[in-house]
Amino acid sequence: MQWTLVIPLKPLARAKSRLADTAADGLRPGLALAFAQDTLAAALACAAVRDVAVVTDDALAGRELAALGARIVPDEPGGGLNAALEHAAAAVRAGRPESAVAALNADLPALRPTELARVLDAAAEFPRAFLPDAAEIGTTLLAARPGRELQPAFGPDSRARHRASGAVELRLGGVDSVRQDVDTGADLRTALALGVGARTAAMAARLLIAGQ
Ligand SMILES: Nc1nc2c(ncn2[C@@H]2O[C@H](COP(=O)(O)OP(=O)(O)OP(=O)(O)O)[C@@H](O)[C@H]2O)c(=O)[nH]1
Ligand SMILES: C=C(OP(=O)(O)O)C(=O)O
Repeated sequence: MQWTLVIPLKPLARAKSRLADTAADGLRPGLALAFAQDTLAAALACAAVRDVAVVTDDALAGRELAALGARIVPDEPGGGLNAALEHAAAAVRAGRPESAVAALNADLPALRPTELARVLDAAAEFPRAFLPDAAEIGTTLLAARPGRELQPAFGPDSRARHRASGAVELRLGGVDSVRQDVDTGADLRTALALGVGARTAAMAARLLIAGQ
């Protein structure tokens, strides 16, 4: 099965606030963009991915991510993450109603295409499925096969909320790169140890030079 991914990205100036201790205000928007670029580049290189839509109102991120090959969907609802994902999934299915759709976080800078393919292949076995984040509290991917609505419930405790919504929790080994979201400085160090994409590596070097 080939998937259309939907990646949400809030305005860069407000993104990654929990990294304030790790990256100063002047560098944090660039770091958030680098995460999204590396996530997108790996997603587009994945054999199970047909195409990627990024839902964002950030003009710079929209330009940069479109240049890598994403379709940009404006965040018209302006009602937060889940409203943005529902809107983007509807926009995808307005064009191709039989699309398999999966929401993927924008903060997976260590993402590896082969690991993402394993997760999407496993998700294809169920009407709706999700992958818990490395902390086992949140969610990094939520998938809906053709004919099923995404029903996103991202946010605090989204693992429990996705489970309660009837989505099947995927318990796969060897997919650390798909689970390693970066919310804190400790997460960033773990992602760097896994191996991040080129843009995040360059930004991490700038953080070091800046003494952060
Ligand atoms: N389009 C869109 N994306 C959003 C919105 N809120 C959050 N996101 C994205 O959804 C993902 C998870 O969001 P959050 O954890 O709330 O925010 P974050 O920027 O990752 O981190 P914090 O600021 O530290 O909470 C990130 O990829 C965000 O950019 C929204 O209102 N619209
Ligand atoms: C919004 C989520 O991600 P984060 O870890 O970035 O808060 C989530 O896990 O549902």
